[in-house]
Amino acid sequence: MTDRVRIVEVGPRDGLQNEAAHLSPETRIAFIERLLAAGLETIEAGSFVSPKWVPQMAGTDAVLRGLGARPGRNFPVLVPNERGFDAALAAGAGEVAVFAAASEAFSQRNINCSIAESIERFRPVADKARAAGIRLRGYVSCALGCPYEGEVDPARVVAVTVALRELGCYEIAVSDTIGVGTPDRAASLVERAADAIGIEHVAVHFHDTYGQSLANIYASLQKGVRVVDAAAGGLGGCPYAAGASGNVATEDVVYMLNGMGIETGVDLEKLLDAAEFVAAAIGRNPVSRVHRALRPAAYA
Ligand SMILES: CC(C)(COP(=O)([O-])OP(=O)([O-])OC[C@H]1O[C@@H](n2cnc3c(N)ncnc32)[C@H](O)[C@@H]1OP(=O)([O-])[O-])[C@@H](O)C(=O)NCCC(=O)NCCSC(=O)C[C@@](C)(O)CC(=O)[O-]
Repeated sequence: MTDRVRIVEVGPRDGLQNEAAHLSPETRIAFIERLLAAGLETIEAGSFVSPKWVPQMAGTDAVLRGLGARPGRNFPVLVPNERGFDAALAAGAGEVAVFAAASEAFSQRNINCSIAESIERFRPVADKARAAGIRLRGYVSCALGCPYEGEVDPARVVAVTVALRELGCYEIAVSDTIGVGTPDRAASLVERAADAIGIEHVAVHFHDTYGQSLANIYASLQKGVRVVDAAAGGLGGCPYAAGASGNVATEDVVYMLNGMGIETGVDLEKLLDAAEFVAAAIGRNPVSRVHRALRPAAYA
């Protein structure tokens, strides 16, 4: 194994989009500042989607404007269509992410169109991003299972991954939206995605619904993955996937990688501070074994 993993912190977007508490742009900025202080370089700052669909992400323009440009730091934002891209560009985004599903039913519930239609919607986004020099990332959700369709054919996941790569995504996060995956399946999927687009373009994105995330990440690392999505404090879930729990907690990932001698550039103590800050803002403790172990007083 090489000795460095890039963590993509998705707490301010994937995490907060599914919390009952709606945090103000100011609080979201304060959370992101703490994540920056912990050393995280890539922090997904929000999304430009319909506020009727996901009200938690309203004000992402204010978040981006409040953060401004920071050398060496990336604040990607999710965009579902051209309108979202235009708003992201106007707010100063330097990177956007498009998101397609590997399951038709999930695509309909999540973005109200078929998988093929979503790829067509992303085409002008990709064209505009290229013209504006904006980096484009991609997600394939339901990669290891769908809340509506159950099992998802890996060939379908690979096909969507390839379509996103062909659109110009520099990296595609193979995403277990409902956290049903187990290590052998995760590793096999990563291998198939890597065969299709190259391992350097594959990231992994696990939700911890069944407690499998760390094992899945470990298995993916063994297949050569070096980009891992995670959310401080194990925030979130997915509004269109009932029962989906939060992303794997960033502090749990950092602890595991530290123990493996793999560099992340993240200061664990400062990361715990960030997780505590956002957990207090939403009114609960972080969902993280490492937080519980290292800061037991919070649970006394
Ligand atoms: C895609 C749409 C907009 C289609 O929604 P629609 O209803 O089919 O489209 P529409 O064009 O008829 O627009 C509906 C309303 O949204 C407005 N609208 C249209 N576009 C935008 C925009 N960009 N920003 C702000 N507003 C927008 C539009 O103006 C209109 O407003 P109204 O006339 O009703 O007042 C809607 O379905 C939507 O916003 N969906 C977002 C859902 C979402 O964010 N889901 C969570 C993402 S998480 C995920 O996918 C998984 C991932 C990535 O995390 C990986 C994993 O964990 O597995």
